[in-house]
Amino acid sequence: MNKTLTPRLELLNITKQYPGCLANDDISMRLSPGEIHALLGENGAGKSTLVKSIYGVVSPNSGQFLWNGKEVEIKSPSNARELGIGMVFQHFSLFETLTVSQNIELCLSKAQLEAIGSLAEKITELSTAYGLNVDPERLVHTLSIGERQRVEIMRCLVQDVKLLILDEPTSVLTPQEVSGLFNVLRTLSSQGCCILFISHKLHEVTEICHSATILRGGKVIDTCDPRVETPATIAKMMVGDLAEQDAGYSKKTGTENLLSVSSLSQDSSQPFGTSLKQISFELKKGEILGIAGVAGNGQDELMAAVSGEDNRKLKNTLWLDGDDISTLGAAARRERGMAYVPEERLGRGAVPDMSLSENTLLTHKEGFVKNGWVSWNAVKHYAKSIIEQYKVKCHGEFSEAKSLSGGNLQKFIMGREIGQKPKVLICAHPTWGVDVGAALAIHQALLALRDQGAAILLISEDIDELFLLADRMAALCDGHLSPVVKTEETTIDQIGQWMAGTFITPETSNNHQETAA
Ligand SMILES: Nc1ncnc2c1ncn2[C@@H]1O[C@H](COP(=O)(O)OP(=O)(O)OP(=O)(O)O)[C@@H](O)[C@H]1O
Repeated sequence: MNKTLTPRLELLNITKQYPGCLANDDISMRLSPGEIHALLGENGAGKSTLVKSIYGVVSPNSGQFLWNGKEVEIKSPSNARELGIGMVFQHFSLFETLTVSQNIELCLSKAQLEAIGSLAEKITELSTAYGLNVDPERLVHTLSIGERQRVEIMRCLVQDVKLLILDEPTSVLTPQEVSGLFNVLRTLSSQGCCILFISHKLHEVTEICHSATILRGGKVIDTCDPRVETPATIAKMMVGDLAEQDAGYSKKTGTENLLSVSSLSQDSSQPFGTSLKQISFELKKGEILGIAGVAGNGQDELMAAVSGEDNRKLKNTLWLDGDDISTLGAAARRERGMAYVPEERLGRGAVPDMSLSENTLLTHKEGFVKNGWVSWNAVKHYAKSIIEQYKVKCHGEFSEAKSLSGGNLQKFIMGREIGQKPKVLICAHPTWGVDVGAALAIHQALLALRDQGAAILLISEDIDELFLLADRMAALCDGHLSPVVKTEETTIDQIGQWMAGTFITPETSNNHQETAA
């Protein structure tokens, strides 16, 4: 990285105003060739808006972009790609039924394809050069999440990327995959590619980034060299002093069984989903049971089966407080004291076009509906209290869910479900995309709920968070559940290996029949 070179991209006074929200306020920034630059800030600080402007998805109201010193207009993603800007989003946009090569071909122009010649050969060549291990002939639905991410990176590489933007790239990867990704990024950087990296995981920023820009309230409030900072000093720049630090919470031993799952086997209802295979575990009162795993290994199916959202009836499979709930629907299970936070916040955790108050009523009737009448004042009061307690950045309880930044909506949904004081809370990825300050608040709320006697099933891809919060742990791989062990008696390495399926034997992999009613 050479800071004296003409910047690869220079942002001058970029401003983006949404109705009622100044998301980017006069932002200026320089990105040099070979630099790995972190874009940091609390939820709603304006990071996604800024990178979407750079990639031509959002058009700023004012400001300039200089590409290699020359002013350019970036009107669309194809415009951005022509310049050499590539972006890997959190949610991949690959067609499952096509091969890797076909997916990559779709985003190339005729001229680019002609220049490349054999695309499959080019992919194999780049795969070897960067250690990506991407096979051009594989169908995408057979790939793990980590492999799909590498296909997205490959899609940028074949277009000769000069600036690669990654939005929270590590939240879906195993620890081993994270180190593989970092090796690829280091190689790209050594060849002069500039990388812009959004992350809330500050230890990763100090490990891999050369520079960082910190946003707050849409403005640049600080810059730093992460190599000479610590995660704690960067957190302080982002959100001010954290009164308490997230460190070593005490582990608890649960008491009686609240939720029992016995030999749960079910085919996925999705074409490329994962079938559940003989899953059994006990979730106890006063404990957090963590389930690790890379996304796509049966987490969605497990959550849907336990919550009742998957309405195919089961038989003798699920017990809540000693009662068989296998044939009950989702609403009946909620009435018995279960609450859920699904991974997908927009669409399943919240209805995008509804206000936060209306979204509250969707999952929470107790105290709000009397004799068939909704007490809207009570609903609004509850939604407002969640907004205040979790510092949800929005205009108020009337804001539509879709107008909130990802992390702010996550805080609202977590608050809404924890506030119901459930007997059993099942939550997927509770702090996904949430900033350090809000993650601390959510962790403490989960621990307080556990200490009041709730049983919490925590499904997450964030292994550090699982080690921090879970009292017992297991891993899910290809629909199989590993043994459940006390967190204090296992290691990140062992759980990482279970996430890759080392506990699956030929007998367990063949021995499963559906437990349908
Ligand atoms: N389409 C929209 N309409 C209105 N306001 C919006 C829209 N998109 C984003 N905002 C607002 O702009 C601000 C910045 O949002 P942005 O998504 O850029 O934040 P962020 O830093 O990426 O947050 P997070 O870490 O939670 O993803 C937020 O206050 C958000 O509510």
